[in-house]
Amino acid sequence: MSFVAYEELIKEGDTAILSLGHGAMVAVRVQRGAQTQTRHGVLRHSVDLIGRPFGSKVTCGRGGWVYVLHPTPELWTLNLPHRTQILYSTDIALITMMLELRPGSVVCESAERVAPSGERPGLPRGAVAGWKPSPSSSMIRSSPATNECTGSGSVSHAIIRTIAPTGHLHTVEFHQQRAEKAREEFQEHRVGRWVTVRTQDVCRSGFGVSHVADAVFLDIPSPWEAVGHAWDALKVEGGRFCSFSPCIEQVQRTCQALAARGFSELSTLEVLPQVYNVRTVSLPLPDLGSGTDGPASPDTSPFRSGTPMKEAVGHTGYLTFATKTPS
Ligand SMILES: C[S@@+](CC[C@H](N)C(=O)[O-])C[C@H]1O[C@@H](n2cnc3c(N)ncnc32)[C@H](O)[C@@H]1O
Repeated sequence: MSFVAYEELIKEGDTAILSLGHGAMVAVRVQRGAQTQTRHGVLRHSVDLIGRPFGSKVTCGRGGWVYVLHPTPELWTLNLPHRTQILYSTDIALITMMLELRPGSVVCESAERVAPSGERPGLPRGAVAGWKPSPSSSMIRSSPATNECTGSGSVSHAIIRTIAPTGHLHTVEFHQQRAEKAREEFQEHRVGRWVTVRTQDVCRSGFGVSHVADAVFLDIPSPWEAVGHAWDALKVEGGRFCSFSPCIEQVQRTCQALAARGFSELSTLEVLPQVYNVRTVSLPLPDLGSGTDGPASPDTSPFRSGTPMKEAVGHTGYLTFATKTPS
């Protein structure tokens, strides 16, 4: 199993996503001899997971069943054990597109984030209306041997999947412990060869590379302080820049720094998706006054309709994009 390539059979050491029913999922690390307690009963990794194809429907101890899914960056984003300040797929999709990422791209990112164990989850950023954080993490208890996957790297996994097999991600995280956990997690997910994690302050020391990047992505509190380093990391022939900030004051300072450094095509976007429920509804037919004396038409007619969900997603953050053009 790798986050960038599909493999058919589940092996020891793989990360698997257990789908427990509507909206309930959990990530587990597959280990011989380990067990995972689910609301449907116990799942024995040696018997129920190892050697079976991803996608299998597996019966648990109490007779209920789960689907065992191959991990993807999107599923990982939804199943991080400690959900904290991470980006979700809606914003990540726009970032990937607007940065023009593709296989072979070289990307600099700050920062990969791995939540320290015990950290309380924060407000999800970029979570789509209609999607609720999986309640499964509180319902599932893995035996110590299963070693629940910790950390996040929500954006990093999506970037790596997009730029593989010939691209590279340089990610900077100034917190020593988090950077170490990020390295471990990338190895566990078998994407380590596409990413270099550096432990340094991006605002002081930059990304540790010069003139190699096609794109730079920042998700830090003071992105304006890293704009000069982003310019230096981007290729001489140019590239794309993106910064995520929750507050408009951060955006203003970043835009000023971008313009001062010579970036062009500045634009700031916010994604506010509207989710629709598709259901059958009955509405009274309008009386168009046909003027005939024939039988009256029925006053309702059921049809399929999309109705917006009552709760729409709120503000997550602003995505500021810019271009470095060759001088
Ligand atoms: C909001 S999180 C990034 C989340 C990540 N984009 C994701 O979706 O998983 C911000 C991270 O940036 C790190 N950080 C903040 N300022 C930094 C700096 N100047 N240099 C390096 N890392 C920094 C913090 O330690 C934190 O882990």
